[in-house]
Parts: sequence; structure tokens; C-alpha cells
Amino acid sequence: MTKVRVYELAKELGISNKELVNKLNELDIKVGNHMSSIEAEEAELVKEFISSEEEEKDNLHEESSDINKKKKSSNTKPKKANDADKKANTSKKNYQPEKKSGEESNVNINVNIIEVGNKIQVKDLAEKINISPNKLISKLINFGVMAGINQEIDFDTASIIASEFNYELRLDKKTDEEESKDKSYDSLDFEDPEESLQLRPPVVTVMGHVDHGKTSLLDAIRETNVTQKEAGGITQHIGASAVTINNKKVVLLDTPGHEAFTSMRARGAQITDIAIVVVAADDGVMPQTIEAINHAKAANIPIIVAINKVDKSEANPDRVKQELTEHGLVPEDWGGDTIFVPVSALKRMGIDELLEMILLVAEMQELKANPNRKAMGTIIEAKLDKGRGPVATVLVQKGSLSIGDAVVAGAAYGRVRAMLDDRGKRVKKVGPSTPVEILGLSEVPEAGEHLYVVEDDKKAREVATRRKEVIRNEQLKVNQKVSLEDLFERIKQGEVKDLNIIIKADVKGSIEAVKQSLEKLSTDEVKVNPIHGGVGAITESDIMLASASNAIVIGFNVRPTNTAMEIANKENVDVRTYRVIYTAIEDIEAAIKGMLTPEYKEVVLGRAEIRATFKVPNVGVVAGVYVQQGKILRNAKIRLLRDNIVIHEGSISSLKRFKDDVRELLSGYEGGLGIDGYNDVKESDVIEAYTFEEIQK
Ligand SMILES: Nc1nc2c(ncn2[C@@H]2O[C@H](COP(=O)(O)OP(=O)(O)OP(=O)(O)O)[C@@H](O)[C@H]2O)c(=O)[nH]1
Repeated sequence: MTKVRVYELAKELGISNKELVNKLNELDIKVGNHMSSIEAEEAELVKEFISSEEEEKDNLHEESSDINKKKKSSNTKPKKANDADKKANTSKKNYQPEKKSGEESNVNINVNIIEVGNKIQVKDLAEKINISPNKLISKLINFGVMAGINQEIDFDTASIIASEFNYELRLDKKTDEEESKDKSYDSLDFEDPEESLQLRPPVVTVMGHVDHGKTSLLDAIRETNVTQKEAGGITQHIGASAVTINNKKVVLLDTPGHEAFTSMRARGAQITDIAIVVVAADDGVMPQTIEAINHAKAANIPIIVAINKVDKSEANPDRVKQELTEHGLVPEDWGGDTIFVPVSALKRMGIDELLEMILLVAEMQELKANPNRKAMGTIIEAKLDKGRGPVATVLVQKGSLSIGDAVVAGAAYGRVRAMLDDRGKRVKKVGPSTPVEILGLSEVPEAGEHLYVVEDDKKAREVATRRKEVIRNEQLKVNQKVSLEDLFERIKQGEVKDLNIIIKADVKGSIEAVKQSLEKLSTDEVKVNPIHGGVGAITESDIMLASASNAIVIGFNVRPTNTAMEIANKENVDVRTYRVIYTAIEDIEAAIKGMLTPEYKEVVLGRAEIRATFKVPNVGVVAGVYVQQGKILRNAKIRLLRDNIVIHEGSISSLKRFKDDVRELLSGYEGGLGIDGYNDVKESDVIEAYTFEEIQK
């Protein structure tokens, strides 16, 4: 009997290999991938099935507004599929009209009417029309709708499917509203009417290069603003604190640095209104200053520059201004719109001015919230306290939180048993922009989770249970981050309008060159946005920024650090490294146009650190290595990294364990390694072994 390759059939049908493989599996024709082959007869069946599906879609299109008509069309429609079905003994269940057992076959006589909202979750619909969710999902696939069990489908799609099972759906506006309020955790956060809004204090994060004085500045702000009465009280560390100037409050997040800021953002929580970027006047703009600026810009929040250490004799505030101008922050006195405040955290100089500027920027932003509603906030920190149980610091963002409120935060729920402010004082009720420590939760919530007040305990428990499901789904959603592979598809679907890119390189010159070439790749459909560039290894902070901003990371002659690599895997951030600028530009251009056809992908096998070097006569230099992770294979390709910068790429000339030649060296073992035609190895260099794997399509 003749056989047909899947990829040939896909080509003939004008659909992707993946689509065809899915279709075949739906029809119970088991295939592994596009290289598998199927019987010619099966191929015929698939062809007929697909053409009948298309016909079906056309019908639905024409008649989509009329439910009754739809019912008719879907009852007559699968005829062709039935014919096809007869030809091969494949599963019939996928495309035969379903009849509820014990019911009349003439659907028009016995139609069940159900009221549903504008949208309905797949599993709810399945329950309502009395079929298994899996059956419903495969039915949806037949209709060209890819939806998971927890996903929502619209009313039209739902009613078409339901009609096949003798159910008629009617739109019920009330159910719709109630459902969306009940079902979705995030819909607990409703919009407040304009007239209910009142000004609220700004929430500030301090960022800047290491040792430029972030912590000192936070301390200075707090100390200069503690009133006499409060001075005796011990300032609690709860993750955030509030200070008052001219009777106005400013909230400071305790953990300085853009890493903390961005990891919050990566978890979907944007709590900062204003970023203070600290630059030491004696040191000027440094790499982490630029990172901080780009992290704040990516989050779209205003920046105030605090030029710190102006007490020092070598302080040169003008140089700081000059340097920052190059990064788009132009001081007001130079015609720009960025506020610069000279301060000395050490000598407590300029602190009040800085706070006044914060209030000014806050005022311009018109930060408002409705204090008279059920509270909504974000968890800043949380821990398990031996005596007190789960303890969480929440920044109340909307509404007012009171003792006794039933709350839910992620999978945690409970009643607020006690509340403490940042001075350790017990409080009963707090409004927007207030950090408080709360007791009474069922478990320790994740930082970054939203907290909502709900009617009662029962409701809190219910929402928390559902939230657990959502969290699980969100973890799956991580997969939906942008990558070059599916970029074209995502642009076509309108899901990606900005391609955010982070560029890391071994030399500064490359960054600017790449940035300019990349910007030129923008099309009408997609804007290519280099959001950050820096010299050196790809770090954890780069990956978090990419994750928070849905960006891809490209590196030139640099590699990710071990932690960065782990986090990139976890967060599903696409990291691409190149030796030459040209290939990177070519890749991204191809991805935008949908022409990227990689057949192989690089897989890192492991990394080994060089602990010693030996000169071996007639051989060259051999490195004594210790495998830190993964394994080193004798026939793998390797890179020599120094501070995660690629010094050399090549292959292994010898791999030994003690005196013996070995084919591999595993994690935790030591051995000797020679690099083919290369001797310039140093202690603490890292050998990265990698290989290429064929991509399964
Ligand atoms: N002369 C002078 N020294 C300062 C000033 N502010 C901070 N310093 C000093 O600078 C050093 C670093 O200050 P930190 O506040 O620890 O800096 P940081 O940015 O928080 O540092 P990391 O947390 O390590 O990133 C300390 O030795 C401070 O005493 C200032 O205004 N003037």
C-alpha cells in the first residue's frame, strides 16, 4: 500500500505541519511528527475532512448572527465528514453530530434552552450541555477554535457548539455580569467612578549604581522626617514606610534597586509611581545607573535624579547632568523636563527639597484612588512567623482595609486579625497608599500577588481556590512570552506590536550599532524597540527586565551567567547569542517577516571552571577543570568564557580523567581538557560545552 509523508500532505493542503499533525491525531491517526507517514487512504480521508471543515466554516460565517439558522446548518453540515468517515475506520466521534441519549433525534422538537453570559468557560459550557470537557475541546478544534478547559469562548461559538448537542443558548446579560464578577479574580478590581477618586500619596522606589547611596538616602529621608513623637518608636522593617512633609505623605519602598523593582513588575505588580535614580556626584553615571533608568522607562514611570554625595570635594554635579543628558534625561535648567536634586545623604542636605520634588511630580501625575470601597492592594513581603503565623505586608492601593475584613491574596485567604503600620503601631483602618503588616491569612502569599477584600470568609476561600487554578494557568502562560520562533505568527495575530529587545555586548561600540540597525527593522505591523543595552554578561537583572517587558535578549560575544540561564529557562525568556552583528540583524529581520527557518537549535551541555593550567610538551596548554553543571562531551563544541565574555570558540582536542581519555566528564568531577589549537587559557575561565539539536517541527 502506498504511503504519504505528513509534510508532503501538509504542503499539498497548504497548512502547517503542526496543524496537520494535530488534525491527524484528532482523527485518531497516530503520527509523531512531520516525517511520519500515513496510508494513502488515510490521506484521502484527511483531505476530505479538511475540505468539509472549510465548507463548514464558510457556512457558519454566513449565518453567524442567527442562532436558529445556525442550528440547522450545523445539523446538516457534517455530512461530508460522515462520508469520509465511512472510508476509513477512524474515530467517528470527532465530527458526528451528537445526540443526547434518550432524546428525540429531531432536534427541533426537544431543544434545551440555557441562559449564559457573553462569554463562558469551556468547562462550564461542557457541564451545562452535559458532555465531557475533552469532547467539547475536540469539537472546538473541529471548528478551528483552540481553547483549553479554563479558557473562555464567546457566546456565538458556544451557541454553535451547543446547538450540535441539542441545546440552545440565550444571552443573559445579568448572568454575564454576575459571572464575570464572581469568576475572575482580577475583576474584583473594578474601575472607580471619577467623582469617587481622591488624591493619594505617591509610592517611591530608590534605584542607582552600587554604592551611590541608595540605602543612605532612604535612611536620610526617614530620619529627617520622623517627628519627635515618633522618634522614640522603633521603625519596623515591613517592606515599605511612610514619611510626612508639609502634611503630605510619601511612601518609600524599603528594598532599593531596580532588580527588586523589576522582579515585582515581572510578577505583574506595578506599585511604584516615581523612581528616584541616585547618582554619586563623585563617580558619575555608571552601568547600573543606566540599567535603573531603562528599567524605570520600561515601566513608564517618571524619574527624579538625586545627585548624591555633593558634600564631597570631588563632587561634580554638572558632569552627572551632562552624562545623563546622553541618556535622555535633560535637566530643567538645561531646557529639559527631568528634575535633578543635589543631595547629601550623609550630611542630610537637600532631603526636604527632594521630597518636595517628589510631591510635585506626584501632583502632576494626579495620583488618585477611591478610599471608600473594598480595599485592593499588593503583597510586598510575606513570611511565616513562628508565633504569629503567616505575616504579610500589603500596600493598600485602593479603598480602605479594616480589621475583620475578609481578604484573599493569591491562594491565601482569611480575615484580617490585626494590622500594624510601619512604626509597629496597631491600626484599625487604613486608606490608599498605606503599607501595613497584616495577620490572619491561611498561608504565606507570594510577593507581588494582589490582595482583595471580599464579602465574607466563604467567598474569600472560594476565590482563593479559583485563584490557585489561575496561578497554574499563568504558569502555563509563561510560555506565551515572545520568541523569535513564533514572532511572525504573533505579529499576524496582532498580539505583538512592539518587539522589545535587550542588547548585551562585550564592547560598547556594538550596542549603539545594533540599536540603530534594529530600529530600522520596524515595519507598519511591529515596532522594534531596543529597551536596554549594556556591556558585559547577560545577568539575572537583564532576564527579569525581559520577562517584565516581554522582551528578547540578544548578546554579542557574551553569555548568560549561570543564574541568568536558569531564570531564562524558568521565565521562558528567549536569549540569543551571536558572534557577529550581521547574523543577529538577519535573524530578527527574518523572524519579523516569518522567514526564520532554523533547523537546528543550540543546546548548552554544561560548564566547567578552569582550576589550573599545565604546559605539556608537544601538546600545548591543558586545563585542569571542574565541571560545575551539566557535562562536557569530548566531541562537543566549546566556548571559552572570561567573565562570561566569549574569548574563543572551537573544539576539544583532549579530555581526560586522571590518565585516561574519556568521552565525557560529568558534573562534580575534575579532569584535564585541551582546546584544539588554543593555549591562552587562564585560571577561573569557564569552558562552556554545547551542541546543536535538530528542531522537531
Ligand atoms: N560623602 C558621602 N558619602 C555618602 C553619601 N551617601 C552615601 N555615602 C557613602 O557611600 C557608601 C555607599 O552608600 P550606601 O547607601 O550603602 O549605597 P547603596 O547604593 O545603598 O549601596 P548598595 O546597597 O551596596 O548598592 C557608604 O559608605 C556611605 O556612607 C553622601 O551623601 N556623602
